[in-house]
Amino acid sequence: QYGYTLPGWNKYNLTYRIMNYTPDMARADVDEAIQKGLEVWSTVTPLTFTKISKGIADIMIAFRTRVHGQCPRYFDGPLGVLGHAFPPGLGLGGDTHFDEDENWTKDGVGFNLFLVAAHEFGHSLGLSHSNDPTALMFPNYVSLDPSKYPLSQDDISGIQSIYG
Ligand SMILES: O=C1CC=C(NS(=O)(=O)c2ccc(-c3ccccc3)cc2)CC1=O
Ligand SMILES: [Ca+2]
Ligand SMILES: [Zn+2]
Repeated sequence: QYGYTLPGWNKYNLTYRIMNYTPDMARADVDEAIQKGLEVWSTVTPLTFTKISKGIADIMIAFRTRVHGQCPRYFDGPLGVLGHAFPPGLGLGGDTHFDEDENWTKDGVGFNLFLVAAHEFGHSLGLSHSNDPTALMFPNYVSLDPSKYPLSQDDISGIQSIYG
């Protein structure tokens, strides 16, 4: 269940922009992992996501390390925290950062970017952590089979309580 759901976006059509790419993966694989990570949520809500390549998007996505830019949260080198995302809102709201010190992959080795992205985008849309161990919003990384549908009923009821 959810402690409390943050207020969601006040619009359904959101934009996203990938600011930089990890050298661990092919660009096309990063684009696909991000797009699929967003699709996980758009399939169960009226939300739509449009990729833009310049200007300010609602969800600005970047690979960063340690202390980075104006971000109030830092990364910790390899392992530990893999990414962070900010709840809906202006400016930093919705933005998602991935720790570049991790080994990002599209398969089971290292950390699966699609799975971590889907989890972080849950935060970008207003979800907090779930204590359901089968939930995508569970606080600990579980290497789910990325081909299997990663959302649990808990995730679906959580997101639909915001964007029903
Ligand atoms: O707000 C926070 C604070 C700490 C986090 N830890 S993490 O980056 O190591 C992380 C943990 C679990 C996941 C995850 C959980 C379930 C399925 C897939 C990924 C993703 C990232 C993740 C996060 O979103
Ligand atoms: Ca880390
Ligand atoms: Zn950050």
